[in-house]
Amino acid sequence: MAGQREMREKNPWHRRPIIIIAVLFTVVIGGLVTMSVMQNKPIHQKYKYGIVLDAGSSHTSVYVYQWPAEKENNTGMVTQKHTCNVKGKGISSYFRNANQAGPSLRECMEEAERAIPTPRHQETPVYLGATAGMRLLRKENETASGNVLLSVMQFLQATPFSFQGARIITGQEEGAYGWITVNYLSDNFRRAQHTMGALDLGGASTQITFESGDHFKSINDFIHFRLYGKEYRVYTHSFLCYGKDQALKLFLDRQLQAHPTGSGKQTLEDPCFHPGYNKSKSVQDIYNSPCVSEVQPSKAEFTHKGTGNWMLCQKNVRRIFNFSECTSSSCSFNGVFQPPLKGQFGAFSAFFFVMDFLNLTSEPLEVSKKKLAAYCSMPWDEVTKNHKKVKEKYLQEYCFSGTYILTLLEDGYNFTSETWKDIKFIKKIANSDAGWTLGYMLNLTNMIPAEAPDSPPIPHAGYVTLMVLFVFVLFFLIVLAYCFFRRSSSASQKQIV
Ligand SMILES: Nc1nc2c(ncn2[C@@H]2O[C@H](COP(=O)(O)OP(=O)(O)OP(=O)(O)O)[C@@H](O)[C@H]2O)c(=O)[nH]1
Ligand SMILES: [Ca+2]
Repeated sequence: MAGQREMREKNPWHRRPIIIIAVLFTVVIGGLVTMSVMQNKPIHQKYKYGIVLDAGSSHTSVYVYQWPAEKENNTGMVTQKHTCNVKGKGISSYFRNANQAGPSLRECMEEAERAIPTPRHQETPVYLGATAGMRLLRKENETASGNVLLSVMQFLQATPFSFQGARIITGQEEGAYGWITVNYLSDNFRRAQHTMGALDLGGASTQITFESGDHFKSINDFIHFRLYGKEYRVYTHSFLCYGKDQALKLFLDRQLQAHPTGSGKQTLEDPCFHPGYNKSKSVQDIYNSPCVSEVQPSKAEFTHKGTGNWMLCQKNVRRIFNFSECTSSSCSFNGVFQPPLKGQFGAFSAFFFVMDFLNLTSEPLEVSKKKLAAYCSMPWDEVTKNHKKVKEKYLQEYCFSGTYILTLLEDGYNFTSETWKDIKFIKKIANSDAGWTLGYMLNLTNMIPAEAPDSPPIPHAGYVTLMVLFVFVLFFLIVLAYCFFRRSSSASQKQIV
């Protein structure tokens, strides 16, 4: 009996404190392991990729996106990995030789192949969306637009990627996906109280899209979304022919019609072009679009002469809009219903290119008008001297384009001097271009869930705090156990002595 008790006293596992420490130790280790497993479910840092081709009216751009494979449904995870601008004009310009539309994409698609690791090629989806240039071509010549689409389809099918389709998207889709893009990139769906509106100015059409709380009766221009567990009621309208290039055609047409030619060559004195600007232009280049009137001047050419008078320029630009007709409670222009503007807006594509060139991205409306008036009156040779590196195609039009943008935003969409500050002229958000392509891909790959995805069991900060706490407790237990072992072993040594 005495021997047994002696054994128990010598063996520390028979002591209560040691048993408690051992149990606590096991619990803490178990806790640490469980939490780490739950928090960091198997993450193979494998990336997935997606390609979207934006076949715009003026040119085509290829966007390569990437995201961590395990975090598909987390907002803000998709980033723009690579972009490539296809050389030449938009795919609709191939209407006469449709079979060359597809091959025109070759260089950019080869760049995409290099940007994406080869083992991922096969699973990478490719989408092509065509916008207003193809909408106009379809209006004018459906066979030609069909042939162009067929050519790009055949070409993309032959790439190593997983081709998912090429189609002409609607103006509503273009507006809605642009809105999704800017709000996804700004992380507004999950973090912000309000979303941001989207203003897109292309070459052939322009879109305005914003969340409107008001409940209007069955109006076509409203779309419903349920994203991350929240309902959104979004107003969107696309104006075909009101992109920057088509608007210039409308503008030149109005002016040519207003001053019909006599017997000689027609000279158009244009207040939206710089004084000293003087070019002979083809009438056909204006009247080759279904946007302009069918009656065209009899002459093949006209002399385009700038006068640089901003007040007159704005007066003439206003003429391409119809502000008087409105059968709804409120309108933008051409009788199109628009609810009152609400919130902040991101204005991208040509809104940005033009306002950035003119240094007007952060000026109040009245200052912008003054600066633009001064810019328009600058002689053409001075403009070209000051901007030797800027393409002449763009340079000659900035006075018109700036005036068109101010008129569209103020008189068209009803922005005022007060609400002007709500417009943010942007090109990129979080290193990705603002535009409809990202929203289009997120939608087609189901990457924006209707309901909020499960978040980790503990928020990250809580997880880190708990881990630190566990480590402290563990350390304390080890020290405690060490002290206890030492005490009990010295006690038993004393007994032996
Ligand atoms: N100043 C300037 N203009 C540009 C630049 N890139 C494109 N543009 C012009 O800006 C306008 C709009 O360009 P995009 O947004 O690419 O238009 P798009 O997508 O081809 O046309 P849509 O089909 O109507 O959307 C067009 O008139 C282009 O020629 C640029 O870098 N600088
Ligand atoms: Ca566009």
